[in-house]
Amino acid sequence: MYYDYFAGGAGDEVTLRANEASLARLALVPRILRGSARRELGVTLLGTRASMPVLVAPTAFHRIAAPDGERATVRAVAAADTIMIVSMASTVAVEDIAAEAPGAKLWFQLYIQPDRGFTEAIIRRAEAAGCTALVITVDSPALGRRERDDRNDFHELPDGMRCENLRIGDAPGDVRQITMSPEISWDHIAWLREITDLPIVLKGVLHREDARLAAEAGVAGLLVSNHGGRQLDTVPATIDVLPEIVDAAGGLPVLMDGGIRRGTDVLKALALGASAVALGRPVVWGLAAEGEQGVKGVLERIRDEVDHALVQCGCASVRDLDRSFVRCHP
Ligand SMILES: Cc1cc2nc3c(=O)[nH]c(=O)nc-3n(C[C@H](O)[C@H](O)[C@H](O)COP(=O)(O)O)c2cc1C
Ligand SMILES: CC(C)CC(=O)C(=O)O
Repeated sequence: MYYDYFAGGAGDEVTLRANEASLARLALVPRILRGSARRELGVTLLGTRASMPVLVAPTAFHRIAAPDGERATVRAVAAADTIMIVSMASTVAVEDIAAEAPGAKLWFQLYIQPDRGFTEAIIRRAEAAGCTALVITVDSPALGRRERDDRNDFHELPDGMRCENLRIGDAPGDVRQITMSPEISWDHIAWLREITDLPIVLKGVLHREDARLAAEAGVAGLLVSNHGGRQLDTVPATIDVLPEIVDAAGGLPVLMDGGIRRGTDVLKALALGASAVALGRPVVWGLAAEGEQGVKGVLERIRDEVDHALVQCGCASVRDLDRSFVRCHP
């Protein structure tokens, strides 16, 4: 049941498969004889420095994967010196995640709730815990139809686990408290900009017109995402829409997630204009297999792969990549 929750997608899982398949269809075209002994992998995103262009995507319920849950994840992410986007649906409170690894670089993912007071209270907790950006998930006006979860009847957390960030006032921290609301609109983004100084990233942008509107709305960045194929099935693979979103985003930093498994995938996304990418399931698998060490292993392996792929492409920096490094082969 838990494996299916982590692994699964919506509907026939067409989009889930497409994310990896579309990356695999792209070829990298390396350059030669560009003599450089060292590589620079670091990037600065919305004022936060990360030691590599690979972030940890927000994924819910880490205590289902490993006893320490998000505490183990954050220790590994801090050791790797990259950014953890904490899920609003984490099973360890954002304050406790921050306290576990002082100096960890945290962003906070939010599903805007119809109750603005409740939403604001969650944001205040994230701010006070030291999160430096808000990642607003905008691809969920309704929860995706996940047939594996329906078959398994997985709709609540095991005993003893809660959505700790939702325990505000007398709210119990129950999964069912999270409302995926079709009423959320650009007005809510304008409201968020009034109530917080944190930079806002919109997560789940797939349509180029929305990238243009987002730039107009004054957000700080975009995350091209189809929620790992878990929301609307048959939407495009993220790598396939990335270039047009970058073109429409008016210079905003554009991040991407979905199907990134190897250093070569990271290079393809960067070459097509992403400032960085994020990993969802690979982090969960590392956590489930070996806790903190497992997440460290995933992050260090992909760092090494990015470095190696850069060498092989004749690049001294992630900034040296451009669209000429990628070809589509059918
Ligand atoms: C088990 C699981 C839980 C997730 N939980 C959240 C979440 O709480 N909030 C959110 O915005 N996205 C969530 N996502 C989506 C991820 O942030 C990300 O978009 C996706 O996993 C990236 O694709 P990948 O798994 O192929 O790397 C979740 C994904 C998975 C697999
Ligand atoms: C349903 C949420 C609590 C988590 C989520 O976004 C996901 O499972 O994809």
